[in-house]
Amino acid sequence: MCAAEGNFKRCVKLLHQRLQLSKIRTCRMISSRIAREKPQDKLQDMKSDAFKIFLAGVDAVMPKSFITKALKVDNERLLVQDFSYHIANNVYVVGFGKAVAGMARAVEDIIGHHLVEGVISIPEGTTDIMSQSGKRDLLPGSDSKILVLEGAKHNLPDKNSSVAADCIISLVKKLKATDILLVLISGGGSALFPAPVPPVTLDEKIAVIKLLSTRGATIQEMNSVRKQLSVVKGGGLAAMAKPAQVVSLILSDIVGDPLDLIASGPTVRNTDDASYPLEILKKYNIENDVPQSVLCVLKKPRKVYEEKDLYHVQNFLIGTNKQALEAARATAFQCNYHPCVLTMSLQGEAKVVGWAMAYLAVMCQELNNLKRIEEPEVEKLCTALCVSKSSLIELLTTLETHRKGFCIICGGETIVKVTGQGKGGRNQEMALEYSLQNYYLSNSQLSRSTSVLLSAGTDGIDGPTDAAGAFGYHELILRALEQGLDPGKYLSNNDSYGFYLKCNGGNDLIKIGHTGTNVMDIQVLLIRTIQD
Ligand SMILES: Nc1ncnc2c1ncn2[C@@H]1O[C@H](COP(=O)(O)OP(=O)(O)OP(=O)(O)O)[C@@H](O)[C@H]1O
Ligand SMILES: O=C(O)[C@H](O)CO
Repeated sequence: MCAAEGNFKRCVKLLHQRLQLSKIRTCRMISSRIAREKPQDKLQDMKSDAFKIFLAGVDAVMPKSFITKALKVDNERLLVQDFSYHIANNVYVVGFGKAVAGMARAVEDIIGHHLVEGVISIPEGTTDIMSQSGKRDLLPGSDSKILVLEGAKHNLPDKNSSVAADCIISLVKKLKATDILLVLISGGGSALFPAPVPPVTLDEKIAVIKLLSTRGATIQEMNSVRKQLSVVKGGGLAAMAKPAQVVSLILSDIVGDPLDLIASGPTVRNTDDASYPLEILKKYNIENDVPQSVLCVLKKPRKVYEEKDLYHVQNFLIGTNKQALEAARATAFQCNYHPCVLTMSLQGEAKVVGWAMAYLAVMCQELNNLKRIEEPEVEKLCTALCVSKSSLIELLTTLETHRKGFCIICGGETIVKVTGQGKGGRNQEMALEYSLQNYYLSNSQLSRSTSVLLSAGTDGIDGPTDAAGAFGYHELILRALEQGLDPGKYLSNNDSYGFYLKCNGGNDLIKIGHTGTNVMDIQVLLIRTIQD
């Protein structure tokens, strides 16, 4: 047994003893409090707190603040972090991604007359949504020099995003050595900037992406394949812009912020092994399902750009999920919870994470359950939540019970292996699985209504649905059963959206529309403490 495991066992034992001592007192306090509080009010309070905490996270990562911090104009110098460039009416802008409209607006406000021309590719419907929701400040101005093109419905490349890609390519190809090309990149950029390597057609490329996505490939794996199948990804765009100076401003939506993978790295060198994309197709057993043209291109990898080919490029990471989690944490504290950011690298299957979140909630909620925890379960829990045992111990031992409750915050992006015919997203699936597991695990009356999970995407869209995510909680299952709905059935058909639409009048779906930003997903787990 290693030292960490020994510590963990000691910690569980200590917590257990502490709990046994206070159990009778605590139970008395709980029953008197439960008698005073209406369970529905308590649940509603927790849901609105969770929503407020999530929104604070999203607000903190709106593009304007990142661009304003990263980009300054001082006389004839353009300053980006520690770099400085000569500007004199020589700036061009291109961009692709869910946050790019707001990024472009902030750029044009800062660059002013130095901006000559631009083209951005943004999700279909963005202009209408932003205009109708009073967010015109997230769009280029009415007399803008930036051409705004929309496409990639449901986050898949289409003819419109392909036209946008052609416009971007023709703009960058005409640039001179004295020009500066600002490239605005954010999540969703891969689908909004497609340019398949011939003879692969757009439809063939879409087929590969759909296959990989539904088999549960990670975004890192998908984008490694995309880099080889596109002439603009993996540094291709930057190479086309030569001899102009290329300055990329990147908002990360991938765990660990790998610049070469965000929107498939159009301005970043691809350092993957040439054989890697084929290994990925083999891993998901789809080599025989992908079009022949795709196999041909992957078997004969195209030119890889070396450092010397991209000397004219600087890539700047300007924003990440971390800023969102920090803001969420601060708001949780203001709402009188004891906040803890558990991880910003949450990955893995949405259902497994839903289980782990439920387990964690029950551990915190009914601490006497610690006696039931077996070592293999703890291992599983840590793996599912992407945390070490020591972080988990730290969390359990530092929870301050004098506040209204605990708020455990996570960031990251999970996956779903879609095998059913239903409609849903990874956040809704996680929240529903959470509810079901919480229902199974919390078999005592006391645990009812005392925890709520909110899981949602900062971009406002979860999978091919109009919801950003959903709430998960114990009572949801009771309500479903009352309504004659079988949550397990919906889950096995990957129909979390169908479930949430029907259950509780659709009130547990989080619908906020396109937010205009994108830094992965956020989970807010609220757990009421069991004392006054
Ligand atoms: N019926 C479903 N139930 C659950 N998840 C689904 C379902 N259909 C699709 N998904 C999941 O939705 C995800 C795609 O969602 P989305 O288009 O929002 O991608 P994204 O990763 O957020 O996009 P980006 O990273 O490009 O911004 C995939 O992980 C896919 O497995
Ligand atoms: O566009 C993409 O490739 C994903 O959002 C990851 O950045």
